[in-house]
Amino acid sequence: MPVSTSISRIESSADLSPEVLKKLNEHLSTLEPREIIEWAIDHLPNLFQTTALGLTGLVSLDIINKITIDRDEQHLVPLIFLDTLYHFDETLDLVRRCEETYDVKFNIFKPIDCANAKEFETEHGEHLWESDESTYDYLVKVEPAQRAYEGLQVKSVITGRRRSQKGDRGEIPVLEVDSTGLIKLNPLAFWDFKQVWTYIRANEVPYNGLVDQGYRSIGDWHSTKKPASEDDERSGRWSGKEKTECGMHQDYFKMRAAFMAAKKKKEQQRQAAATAANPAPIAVASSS
Ligand SMILES: Nc1ncnc2c1ncn2[C@@H]1O[C@H](COP(=O)(O)OS(=O)(=O)O)[C@@H](OP(=O)(O)O)[C@H]1O
Repeated sequence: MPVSTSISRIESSADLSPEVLKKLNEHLSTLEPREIIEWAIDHLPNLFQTTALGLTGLVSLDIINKITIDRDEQHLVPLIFLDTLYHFDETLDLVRRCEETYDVKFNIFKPIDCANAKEFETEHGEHLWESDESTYDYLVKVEPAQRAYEGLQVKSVITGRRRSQKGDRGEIPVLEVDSTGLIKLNPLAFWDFKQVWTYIRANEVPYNGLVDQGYRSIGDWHSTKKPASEDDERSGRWSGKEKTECGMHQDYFKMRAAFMAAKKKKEQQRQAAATAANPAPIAVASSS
């Protein structure tokens, strides 16, 4: 019997023991993205889609829209977009176009207490992505994502990661559970770029105008270039650096611990500098 029929509904990641997860992945990896997403809609708890409207996420969004229409429902999977405050204008324009095309409203989360880049820079300094990239990642992606998941009570999330994007993603399964217990579904895990692009064109899916200029994977404007080669679509992200991930798909607790340690160190340096600039007066013993 396929595992899909032996599991009625998953209540939380506690239902997904390593054995169950393994069997489910064996089954899910034989399915097409639409079948995987339909399975997820029917089986996973509190399912959302988190997307930067990369080409992969757009395929999932379009598939969800088609399932929604076929089932005569309201858009079946609510959306999360993390506005880092450093997106290209074309990306923000795509958010608006997708809202119109699919009659949906994104749940948008920004870095805490910052409405725009100016406020972010007043609070955290200029060019933080250069001076302290992991603090930057934590502030613009990791913390807002966690705030979104907690605030919206997200238990499962669809992501746009694929194996053919290489790096840490070379072996990602369709279904996984992260260190916080969040269930992650990667419905296009087994598709390559050509399959994604063919779907986008064939289904007239709206996409980021920068793709027509040669961009492939699109993140913040300050760290996104066109890829160096056609067969490494994410090579334009943080090019020249070792980094290949923004942190939101890495271990949350480790990211938070590193952020807290960096914050403490900065505070100690600030205090030491203040003391050096303003030494305490030396007490002089009185002779009377
Ligand atoms: N800003 C933002 N908001 C919401 N969700 C986001 C965001 N950035 C990344 N993601 C999620 O991660 C998927 C992979 O994104 P990328 O390949 O761009 O890499 S990275 O996460 O930025 O390192 C990405 O896939 P897509 O849906 O194709 O965009 C999302 O599932």
